Amino acid sequence: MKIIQAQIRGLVKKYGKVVAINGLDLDINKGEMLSIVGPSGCGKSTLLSCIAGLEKPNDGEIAIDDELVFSTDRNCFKSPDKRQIGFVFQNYALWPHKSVFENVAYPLRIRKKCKYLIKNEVERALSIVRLLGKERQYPYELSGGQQQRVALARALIMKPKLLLLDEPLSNLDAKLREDMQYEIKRIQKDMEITIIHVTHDQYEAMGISDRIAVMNRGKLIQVGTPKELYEHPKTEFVAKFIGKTNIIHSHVTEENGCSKLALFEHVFIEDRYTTANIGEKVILSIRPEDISLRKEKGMGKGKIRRMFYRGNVIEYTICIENKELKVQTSPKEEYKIGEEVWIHIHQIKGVKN
Ligand SMILES: Nc1ncnc2c1ncn2[C@@H]1O[C@H](COP(=O)(O)OP(=O)(O)OP(=O)(O)O)[C@@H](O)[C@H]1O
Repeated sequence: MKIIQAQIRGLVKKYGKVVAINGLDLDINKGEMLSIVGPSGCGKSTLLSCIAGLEKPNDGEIAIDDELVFSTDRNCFKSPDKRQIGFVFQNYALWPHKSVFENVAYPLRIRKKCKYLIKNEVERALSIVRLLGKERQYPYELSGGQQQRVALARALIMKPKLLLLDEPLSNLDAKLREDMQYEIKRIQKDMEITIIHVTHDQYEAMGISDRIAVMNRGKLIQVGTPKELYEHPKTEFVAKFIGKTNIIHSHVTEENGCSKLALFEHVFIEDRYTTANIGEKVILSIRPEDISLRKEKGMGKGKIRRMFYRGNVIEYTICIENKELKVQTSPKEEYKIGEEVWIHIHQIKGVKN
């Protein structure tokens, strides 16, 4: 059974006339890694700041472990230090003049904990992030990934109920980023900690999240597992935002008593995908990997306009009836720019807006 760790209801945060969060409801499950994605300025960081207590919302309610930390109705606002929340932000903000030990120990020092407890807890936190032995080093002596792990250890030392990560990996190079994604996932599983993770990188979100929340203009558009969002996007926005796709505005027609979807003027496909009636308009999402190319007759004929060789796959842009279609194939099937090819569509998703 899922236990809810945090509950957000009707959250509104305004900065002057800018509505950064616009009536947002979200439940966060205990022990899950929830990633928040969305275009720049959609309110991701503001949402984290409101949960952490760094910003005071204008309306709504936030509860952590059934305890209200913010409520306009009940006039409640708990300061960040009363919320048992750890956070790690993009620019790790380690103290440059303090050693690794002192950086990690800092939250306990300001709470005047005894030195034996501090030593034990710092060792525990450093062992979780696999940095034991680096206690005496200074941030400038560490790699970007190691510095980020020190910041994680510092956030974990207070045994937070919730860990908030705001683009913690965006300063790291691609390889280090991937290593750190594994590390964060491992720590989350080992410690059974609940993490809310803001990222602009949808591939990162797909790789490490239990669920992803897609935001746009201060609102939550869809929440689901990476697979649910990829395979069953509820809106055109989600379909485009999570992975690459072809969005086709289509309608249902009839041929010999059978309902068909008109993909292009001369390309139709049996409608096994929507519940729409004849004549109704539908929006379809077709993933590039769900289209194949062939030389022999298929559903429709197009011409290769662009091609990107990516090693493991080839991405083509096909021009079909003056419209463009993105197709991804195995590198074994190579076509030349300008070549005529037949397309075959294997799978379509209907999108409701
Ligand atoms: N302190 C502030 N003062 C005024 N406006 C702000 C402030 N913080 C955020 N905003 C505005 O609120 C909106 C949401 O900003 P926020 O930083 O939460 O977006 P974001 O999704 O995290 O963006 P990004 O991905 O670019 O970091 C934006 O329009 C932003 O300009």
